[in-house]
Amino acid sequence: MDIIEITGLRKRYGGRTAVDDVSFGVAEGEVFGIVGRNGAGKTTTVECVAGLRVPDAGTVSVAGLDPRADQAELRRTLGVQLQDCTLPDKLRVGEALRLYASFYEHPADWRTLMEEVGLGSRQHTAFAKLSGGQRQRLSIALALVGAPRVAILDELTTGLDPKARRETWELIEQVKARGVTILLVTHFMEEAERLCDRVAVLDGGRVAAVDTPEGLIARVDGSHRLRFRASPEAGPVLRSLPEAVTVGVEGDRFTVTGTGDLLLSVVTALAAHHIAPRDFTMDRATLDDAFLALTGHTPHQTDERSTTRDTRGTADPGAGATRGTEPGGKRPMVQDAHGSAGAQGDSTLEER
Ligand SMILES: Nc1ncnc2c1ncn2[C@@H]1O[C@H](COP(=O)(O)OP(=O)(O)OP(=O)(O)O)[C@@H](O)[C@H]1O
Repeated sequence: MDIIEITGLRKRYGGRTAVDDVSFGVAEGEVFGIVGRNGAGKTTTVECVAGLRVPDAGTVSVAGLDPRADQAELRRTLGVQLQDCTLPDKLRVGEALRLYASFYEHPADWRTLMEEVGLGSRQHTAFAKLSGGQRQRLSIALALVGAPRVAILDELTTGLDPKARRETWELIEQVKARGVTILLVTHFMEEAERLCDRVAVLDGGRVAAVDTPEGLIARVDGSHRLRFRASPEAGPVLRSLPEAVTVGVEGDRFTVTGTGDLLLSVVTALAAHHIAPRDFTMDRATLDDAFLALTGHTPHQTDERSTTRDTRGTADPGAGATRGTEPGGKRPMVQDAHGSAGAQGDSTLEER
C-alpha cells in the first residue's frame, strides 16, 4: 500500500475547477514531486492531503488515515511546510523550534534538528533577521520537529539565490536519507530532476503524466542531441538510421536528434562508412523539455485560469500563528493544523 493515496480528487473554488480528477500514489520513503505552472492546482492538491481543504470529490489517504476525519492522528504522521510561510518577526529560531516541539507527544530533539539544518549558530536570531535560505531551513526543521513519516514541502526554494537553493536541496536529500517520505511541490524542473524519485506533472488541474524524471525525459521525441562536423556523405547514412528522429545539416555541421541508442548507432554507422566526425558534442533533453512536450507550456508561465491569490486563510489560533493575517497574505511557517496539538476549531482554509 502506498503511504499517500489520492484517487479522483476534485476541488472547485466557486465556478473554477482547481483540481480535476487527480489520482496518484506515493510509496513510503519516496521523494515525490508535483510540478506544474502557477495555478496548475499543486497547492490545492497538497492542502487536501494535509486536510486543510475539503475535496469536492475523490479520496485521500495518508498512512491509512483520512486527513479530514483523523486530524489528530495525522498531526503525528505528517509535517507540513506551505508556500509563502512566515513567523512573527521577533520569534527566535530556538524559541520557534521549542514551541513547535511542545505540540507533540514524541517530538524530535529540536536542538539536534537545529544543528542538522545548519542553524545552530542562529538559535537566538529573530525570524526577521534570517536570510531567505535560513528561513527555508527553519521551515524544514519545523515541518520535521514532530518526527513525521511524511513531509509536505511546497515551493521551498522559490525566491532563493542559487547557492541557498543548492544548500536546501542537500538538506532535503538528508531528510530523505532518514526515510521520511517527501511530497515536494515545485515549478523548478531542475529541482524536481535532482531530488525526485517520481514526478506528477499537473496541468490545468489534471495529471498529465506520472513517472520518474528519466522516464518523462525519455518520452520527449529526440531526447538526445548530437552535434558534430563531418563530410557530406554522412547525410544519407544518418537519415537511414531508425534511431535518428531529425537530421539537420548546415555546411559541414550536423545536428542529429533521436532517442534510445542514438549515440551508439550514429558512431557505429559513421565508422562503418569510414567517416570520422569532428568536434563531437552530445546533450540530452531536460525535464523542462519534457514538461513542454507534455503540456505545451513552459513551467514558468501562469495557468490562464489563475487569479491573484488571496490570503486563503482564516485566523486559526494555534501555535501563536497568524494564518492569513500577515501582510501580503503570508502564511504561518508550518500550518497549525499540524503544528498545534491544542488548536481549537476547524482548521480548514477559508475559500472565496
Ligand atoms: N482560495 C481560493 N479561492 C479561489 N480560487 C483559488 C483559491 N486558491 C486557488 N485558487 C485557484 O485555483 C487554481 C489552482 O490554484 P493552486 O494554488 O492550487 O495552484 P498552484 O499550482 O499551487 O499555483 P501556484 O504555484 O501559483 O501556487 C488557480 O486557478 C487559482 O487561482
